[in-house]
Amino acid sequence: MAEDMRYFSTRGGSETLSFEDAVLTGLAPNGGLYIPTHIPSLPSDWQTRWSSLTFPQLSHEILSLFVPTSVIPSSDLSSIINTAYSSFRHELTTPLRQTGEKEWVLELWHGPTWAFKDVALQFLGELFRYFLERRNGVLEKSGKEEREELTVVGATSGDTGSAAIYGLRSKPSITIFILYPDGRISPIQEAQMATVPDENVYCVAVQDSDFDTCQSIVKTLFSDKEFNSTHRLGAINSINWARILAQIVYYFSAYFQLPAEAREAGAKLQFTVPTGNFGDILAGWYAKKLGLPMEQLVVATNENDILERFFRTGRYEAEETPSQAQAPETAAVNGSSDGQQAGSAVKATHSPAMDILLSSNFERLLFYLALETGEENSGSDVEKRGKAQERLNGWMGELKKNGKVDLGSAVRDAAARDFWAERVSDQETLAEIRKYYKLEKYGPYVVDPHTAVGLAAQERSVKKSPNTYWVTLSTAHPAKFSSAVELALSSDEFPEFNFRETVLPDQLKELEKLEKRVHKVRGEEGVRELIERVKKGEKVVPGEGKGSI
Ligand SMILES: Cc1ncc(COP(=O)(O)O)c(C=O)c1O
Ligand SMILES: N[C@@H](CCOP(=O)(O)O)C(=O)O
Repeated sequence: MAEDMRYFSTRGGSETLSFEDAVLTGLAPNGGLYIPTHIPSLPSDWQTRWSSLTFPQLSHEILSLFVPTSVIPSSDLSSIINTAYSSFRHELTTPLRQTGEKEWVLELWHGPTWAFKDVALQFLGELFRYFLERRNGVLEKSGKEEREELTVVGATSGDTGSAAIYGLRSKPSITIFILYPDGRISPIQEAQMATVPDENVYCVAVQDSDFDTCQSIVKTLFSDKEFNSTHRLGAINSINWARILAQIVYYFSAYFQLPAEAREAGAKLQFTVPTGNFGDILAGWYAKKLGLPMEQLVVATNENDILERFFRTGRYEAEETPSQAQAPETAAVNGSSDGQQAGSAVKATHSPAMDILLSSNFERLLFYLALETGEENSGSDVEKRGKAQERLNGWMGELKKNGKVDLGSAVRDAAARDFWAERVSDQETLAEIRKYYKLEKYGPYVVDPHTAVGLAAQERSVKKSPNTYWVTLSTAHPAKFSSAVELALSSDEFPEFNFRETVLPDQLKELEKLEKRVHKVRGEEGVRELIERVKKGEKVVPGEGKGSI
């Protein structure tokens, strides 16, 4: 069924790529994101046939809908998946935990770095290894000297970075550079990345930046044809289609773990997703389009609320964040070739991994909205696609020029059929952490601030849509965000609460003892120079580099 599946760029061009090329290319040369040529159909008996599969087996079924066997033979795909999930601590990989009569939390953080990113990045790491080994094997057999190498460059607000590093450390033919905004990720997140001693790993703290700046530097480097082809860049962010694909699986896994009454309620099921770069929730949207019964997906944002404002107004604009005026730590982001960042200003919140305004994957949804709401929607599929790409290009151009784009009510209404959005303040986030700690029947339960944003949004949504079954995605373990959790729970109200004793796993305590290696650089130039020096074979000592401090 997947044999004819190819991938094309949201921003145009009639060219389509194989799954392998889409994964290895990451971001399309025209700045677009790769999406599948069609949404496949589920087998007619999926609800019975898949119901008792393990997570890796389920993953194999779903991924096979998108990955032709001519690209990865079925048994190879199984080995990739099995290796990827062998490092998870829970036998269900992503278990559901009940938190109310009709409410559950989907715990996505049982992988090596204690965040949901492991689900996709353990898989992507194995995928890179598989493709490179195969390509280099062919080169070797044909007696050629050269070898293919990948220079992975990624941006993180804390979680993607460590998950990518754990997925790629010591993998042959791969060097990995992870950019993060200095001082704006949690100490544990930084320690998880910077204590990894493998020689192919470079942690890059970008001075005076925010996540949007780091993401924009990554996209600029990918769009620089010469730099990209010289270094053969690879993407680990959710701009890479494989990230989204791997995340679709846990929506199905959650569905099969629900009691029969909730599954039978079918469309009365809702997923709430703490949202930043829009990757996690977009995977849920693909699950819905594939046919997983659900009503809507709830976009839960923190005070960086560009998405919530879009779902209210139809306008997509970074500049008018109301919180911007009060934010002491906002950082102006200068425009670069990507175009999504003009005028961005990101507020530092208690859920820092979601301190993002310009969400990469929103572009993927916008393509489908352009397709659905286009005025002149006649012609072949390829012609319709071309018109949607053109429309999307217009929107992205306007965003680049003005820092905002009014997508209009037709687009907003089409989006609102599948999503609604809630903005959750820092105060509400802390209150939610306290509330779940005090849960009687299903608690106590210590949740991380990102999960708390999701739960607060879910609570409001329950009022709007009663008689619904709710699953909120729990995206990180609370140990990764000590400052918010301690702020919420270290009080006279909870004298027994002790973060170190009750929340912090031994594995994370160990990090304190290890040496950290961080390269501090300033701006895009600093990043370029570091990559160039390393790739030339120079031994760059942490802390060194142009613009380094
Ligand atoms: C803990 C946590 N929760 C939620 C998110 C938001 O997910 P997404 O960027 O896929 O919307 C992130 C970062 O992406 C995260 O690290
Ligand atoms: N919250 C993320 C931001 C990067 O998002 P990605 O899903 O596109 O990799 C992080 O923790 O780094």
